[in-house]
Amino acid sequence: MKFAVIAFPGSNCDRDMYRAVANVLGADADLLWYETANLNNYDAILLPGGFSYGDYLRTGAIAATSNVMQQVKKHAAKGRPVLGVCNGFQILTESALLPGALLRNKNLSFMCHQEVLTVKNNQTMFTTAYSEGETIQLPIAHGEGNYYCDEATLQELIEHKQIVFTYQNNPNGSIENIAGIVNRERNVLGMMPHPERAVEQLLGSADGLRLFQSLIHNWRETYVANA
Ligand SMILES: NC(=O)CC[C@H](N)C(=O)O
Repeated sequence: MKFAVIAFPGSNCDRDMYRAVANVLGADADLLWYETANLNNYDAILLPGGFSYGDYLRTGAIAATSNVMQQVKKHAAKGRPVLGVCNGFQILTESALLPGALLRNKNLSFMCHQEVLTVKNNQTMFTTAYSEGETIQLPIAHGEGNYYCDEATLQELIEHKQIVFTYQNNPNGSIENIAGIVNRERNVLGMMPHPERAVEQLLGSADGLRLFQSLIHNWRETYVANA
């Protein structure tokens, strides 16, 4: 299974993401520059955090217009995994690969600390290594992580079990304490907390590791075991 980590101008978690996948998991991965990236030979696309285009206009809005996001949309349409973390999540909502939007945190401040999350849905390719209802700890680092969607969209998210992670102590004002959601097809996950910064105990938590392990395990089950 091969991972692509896409860096935009202003990304700053691309190396953390690459390191988590390549060095800690030992998976095959490349760090790609958005302008020259060709995603044809990759199985999973990882959109890392940061401040793409300086967060101008709206967070993620300018990156969402890039050519590489057209490739990401084609990849997603094939049912292949796409993970967006923090600014990656913002790019996914701006690209309409996920519903809703990320607004300024309710206290209008940038926040950077550990949060306790609940795993609400472990029946996705990203979360099978967790138990449903399990609490895990991951760091957040954002100024615009306040997830918002309209009431009809929220009912759809609930009905289709698209809410994957929630905050125990909602730090940013997100509706329904939402920290991460998947699309209806469950192959595109966006989340504000950073699993790539929680892949070994030295970093304060290793709870993020199982997200990447889930992905590799489920990929093998689908594409290798049955080949
Ligand atoms: N770490 C990040 O990805 C930061 C996300 C985003 N630019 C914000 O502050 O909301």
